Amino acid sequence: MASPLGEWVLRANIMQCEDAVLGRIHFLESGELVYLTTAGDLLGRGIGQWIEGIEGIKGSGSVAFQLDIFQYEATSKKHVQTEPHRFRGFGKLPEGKAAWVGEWQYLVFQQPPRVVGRFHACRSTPTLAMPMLSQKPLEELPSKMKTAMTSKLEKLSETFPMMQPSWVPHHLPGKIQDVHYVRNFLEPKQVEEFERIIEKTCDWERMNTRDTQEFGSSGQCPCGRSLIKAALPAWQSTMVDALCTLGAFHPVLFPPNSVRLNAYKPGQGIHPHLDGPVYFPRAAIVSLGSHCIFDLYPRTGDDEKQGFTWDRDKEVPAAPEMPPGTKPQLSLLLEPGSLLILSGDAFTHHRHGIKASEEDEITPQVKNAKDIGLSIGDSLRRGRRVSLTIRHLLPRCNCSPVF
Ligand SMILES: O=C(O)CCC(=O)C(=O)O
Ligand SMILES: [Fe+2]
Repeated sequence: MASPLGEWVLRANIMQCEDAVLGRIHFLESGELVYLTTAGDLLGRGIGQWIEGIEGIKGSGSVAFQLDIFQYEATSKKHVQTEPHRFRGFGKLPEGKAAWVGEWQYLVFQQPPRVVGRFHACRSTPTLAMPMLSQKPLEELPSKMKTAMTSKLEKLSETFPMMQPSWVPHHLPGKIQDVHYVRNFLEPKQVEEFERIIEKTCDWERMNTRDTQEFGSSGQCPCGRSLIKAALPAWQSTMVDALCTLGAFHPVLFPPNSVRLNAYKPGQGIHPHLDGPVYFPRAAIVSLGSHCIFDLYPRTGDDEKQGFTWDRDKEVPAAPEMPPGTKPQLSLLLEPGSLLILSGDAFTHHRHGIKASEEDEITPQVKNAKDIGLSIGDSLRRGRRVSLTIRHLLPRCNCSPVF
């Protein structure tokens, strides 16, 4: 019996784009699939499931697989895709060493699958020969088999993170998309424990606006385009793992590799900024110590001009000034032990910042004040606040093994 187990080289087109997907794909005995992009300047990976033809239905020897692929151009200065792309392949396994050719579908969230071309796969060799593109008519799978396999794959697929029901109550409705706030993400005891570890172990870089320390990377890799991965301290990786398990980050991405600690004295803050395309567009911010008011600003439309440079005066990533007098569009009171997640729109288009004040006043813009039992006009004195910003710093080359 032919079996897909083991490694193949896969290439698949999306409409006219011939090598939209090109890489090594591994069929595991567990029914899982792993894909690694090997196409020129593209970096990325994918995960998924595969199934064999269902017994008793015409069309045995068929295999169907589903892949969620996340990939981006290494040198691109634009934001990467915010969700992986989902594909499905259906095809009868070849005899011997012949190429495996089948139907290739693209699945847009909540839309019926669209056939966008074919996949071609051949057994992986040390020289990574590319599968030849065949123009021969495809041997279609019997429709009953395709329907049965489709419904089996659907049952196996997991919903994308943040769309799982457990996240819904934490979503903040409003004009700024993709903001989630979780009160008491950490228990007070855990907050204290983390504060204690930070006081004992942190080696802060003192800045005017705050103290800071970055974890997860060390020097530059040999080609100079990426940073070398460094292990996170155990207490941070526990937190990162918990966030991954809860679905705060998509499993197709490598686990978040960057943790930035910021410490603010009363009267300090962070200038409104965008974190920028050096990261995957998602940041999880865990707060310890004092509360603060965190502001999100209206889109300025010039976020494309945001690059990779650092503004030494403002001590944030460089960006054009906002029009004078721009007021926050949304403010949130961040409590100790809380988790804030900014993704998609909120991450890429809306600057965020914390005013340099010693006292915070509750204004009508503070969206979650009522949930916390505060009223408009109340004021709160700030103490020292420490935050952890957890993100994916994206590799920009293939020489550092950050994936
Ligand atoms: O301290 C915070 O809550 C925000 C930190 C931040 O925006 C950043 O590090 O980019
Ligand atoms: Fe930020």
